[in-house]
Amino acid sequence: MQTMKNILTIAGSDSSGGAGIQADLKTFAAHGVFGMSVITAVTAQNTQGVFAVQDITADVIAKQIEAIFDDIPVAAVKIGMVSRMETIQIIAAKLRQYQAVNIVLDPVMVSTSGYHLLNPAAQAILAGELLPLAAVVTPNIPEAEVLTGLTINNLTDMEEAARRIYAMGPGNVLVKGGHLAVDPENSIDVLFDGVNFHYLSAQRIAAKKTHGTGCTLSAAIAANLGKGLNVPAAVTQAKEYVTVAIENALTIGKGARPTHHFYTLYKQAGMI
Ligand SMILES: Nc1ncnc2c1ncn2[C@@H]1O[C@H](COP(=O)(O)OP(=O)(O)OP(=O)(O)O)[C@@H](O)[C@H]1O
Ligand SMILES: Cc1ncc(COP(=O)(O)O)c(N)n1
Repeated sequence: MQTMKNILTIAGSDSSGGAGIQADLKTFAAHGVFGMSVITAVTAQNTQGVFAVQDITADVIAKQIEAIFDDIPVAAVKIGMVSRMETIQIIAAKLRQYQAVNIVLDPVMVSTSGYHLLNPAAQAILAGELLPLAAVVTPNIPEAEVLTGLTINNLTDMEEAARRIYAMGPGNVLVKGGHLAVDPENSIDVLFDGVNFHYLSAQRIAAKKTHGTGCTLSAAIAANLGKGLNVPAAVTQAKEYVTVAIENALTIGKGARPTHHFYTLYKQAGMI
């Protein structure tokens, strides 16, 4: 019997379950991997906004990471909301100490609802400390603009941003095009491995605003890498997964719709 892979998310809690730790653990479950979590911050959040954030102390973040790595083999790590400088520094130090592999960094900065989930003063620390550890980094357009100082309006700009972010040390860069309607028909992401560009295109879903798409995508990439897929395959399959999750986004509140993590599984089981 094949053993299950253990995948860790280091991220913030979203009380409404659409993004952050909750989205990541649902994504892991849908991929048949064993999900584990290190909580960096607790947010009071729903489909309409973020109303409060309590950062977890660096010491308790370190203890959570130690508790996992001292006991359990970790096949991949997804990093999401990291809040502030102390949080970033302790995560980077601990991941280096344990020589963590298959790290997927979603450089979360501002929520869909417009709340700063990363202190802007910590943006440079995130780039300096976490980017070099990442096998894959997954900035959206505004995040790629912050990391590079570029203004991104088209695919050529996305490629240039990917090149510049690659030079900061990650193994691969995936610039996500959800925020850029270069092609109104398609949502195109650009993957750069340092040599070649791969273009991942999916039909653009013209639905009500969604949230948790970036969290879901990066968690799916981590799950796929942990299961042994190479980066292009892990990213391609994750893109297919998130597209179905967006197509079937749920209306649970008055604001942005969370992605449906289990649509294919529920369909196959005849539950929907
Ligand atoms: N309307 C859409 N239709 C199809 N795919 C989309 C759409 N919006 C986003 N995507 C895809 O979802 C994934 C996440 O991209 P996006 O640019 O939205 O990231 P993000 O801003 O980090 O997400 P979020 O902030 O919602 O967590 C990408 O693969 C992107 O192409
Ligand atoms: C805890 C947490 N992590 C990440 C996001 C980003 O997701 P989105 O941009 O879809 O709001 C979020 N809203 N909350």
